[in-house]
Amino acid sequence: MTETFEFKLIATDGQARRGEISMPRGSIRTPAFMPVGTGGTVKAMYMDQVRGTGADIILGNTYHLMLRPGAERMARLGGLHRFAGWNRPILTDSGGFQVMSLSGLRKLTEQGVTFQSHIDGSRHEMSPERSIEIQGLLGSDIQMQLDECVRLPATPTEIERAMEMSLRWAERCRVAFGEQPGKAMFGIVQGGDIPTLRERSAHGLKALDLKGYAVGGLAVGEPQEVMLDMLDVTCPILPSEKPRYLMGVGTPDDLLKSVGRGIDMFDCVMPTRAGRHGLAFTRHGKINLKNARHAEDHRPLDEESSCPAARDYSRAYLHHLVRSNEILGMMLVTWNNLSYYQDLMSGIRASIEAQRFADFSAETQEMWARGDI
Ligand SMILES: CC1(C)O[C@@H]2[C@@H](CO[C@@]3(CNc4nc5cc6c(=O)[nH]c(N)nc6cc5[nH]4)OC(C)(C)O[C@@H]23)O1
Repeated sequence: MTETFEFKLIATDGQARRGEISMPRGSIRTPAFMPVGTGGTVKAMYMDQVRGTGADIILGNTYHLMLRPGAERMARLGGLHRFAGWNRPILTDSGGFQVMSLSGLRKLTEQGVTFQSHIDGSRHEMSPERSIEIQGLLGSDIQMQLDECVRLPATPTEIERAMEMSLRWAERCRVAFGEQPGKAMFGIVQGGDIPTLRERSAHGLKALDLKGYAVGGLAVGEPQEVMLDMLDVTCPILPSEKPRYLMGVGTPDDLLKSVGRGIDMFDCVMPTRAGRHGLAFTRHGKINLKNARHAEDHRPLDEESSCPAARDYSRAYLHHLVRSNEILGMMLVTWNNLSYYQDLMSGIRASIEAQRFADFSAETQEMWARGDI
């Protein structure tokens, strides 16, 4: 742990990078997967369980927490870490993306975004400066700039307008954030599926000399190859000595292929959301526990796993819980999924250090394909 925010590259293997972010609240082994804790909770998990799966950092959402319980109230309560019982780093998204995907009656201008709460219809304004202020009130360790992510498909003109405004907002966020040695503010690369706009966004953000760079505007329904193509364009421009965070991604296959293109950090609701719907991620691929074929299967999900949810319960029991819509079903499958995601990241990190990431990636994909489940 350090009093400052430091990223060190430990090893590289092709474009894949093994690194470590040191912050006052703890260090983050990269490539890292950040469990999503949108409203101050990683759904269906205790925070010490989340840590037990191997997570070094979790994600929170400005949009949700500013609406409920409120940013100033959170500050009065001592901040999100104390509120939620997670004392390690927290990254918070800035809210713009959630406004566009969740709220009603939105108005977006150069000044910022005005919107209606999806909870009670109350009206709110959020400027780049207010987003950074809210993230500060929450006590966030890694704060994201306010940006505009256009929904694809969109016209090049629309994508260019949003990308250029996001660049201007990045500068305003950098000024508002100021100098906070133990914390970081990341810029977000936009530009949709247009390489030249992605390049301009990446160069523009690089010129701001930020502590880290996110790739946004992806995982919004585009084909995987489009997402990967945009990484091939963007990552080589971003400074190699700063962390790169791909927002909202993804499946285990997305993670492997994005690490292979130079991404260091990920977040996705996939493991937790799928867990609540009885979809288990394992070394052998995905298992839909609702399927009747599991009804008398004595086997656990993975007897070699260190996670009790994967090792100590039969598929028959998990099938029963999921079919009966029992709360314990959501808890156990979520626990299994987050544990598998962290085991995958741990395997990725070790393979980069051993200079065998390509083999690990191929072996892992073969295991998924073989199924044998
Ligand atoms: C993959 C999966 C399972 O994740 C689900 C659902 C649909 O995609 C997700 C995840 N994708 C995603 N792309 C993002 C892009 C940005 C961005 O450009 N800027 C900022 N500030 N934050 C972002 C957050 C992002 N999350 O986005 C919502 C709509 C939050 O639900 C998530 O499919």
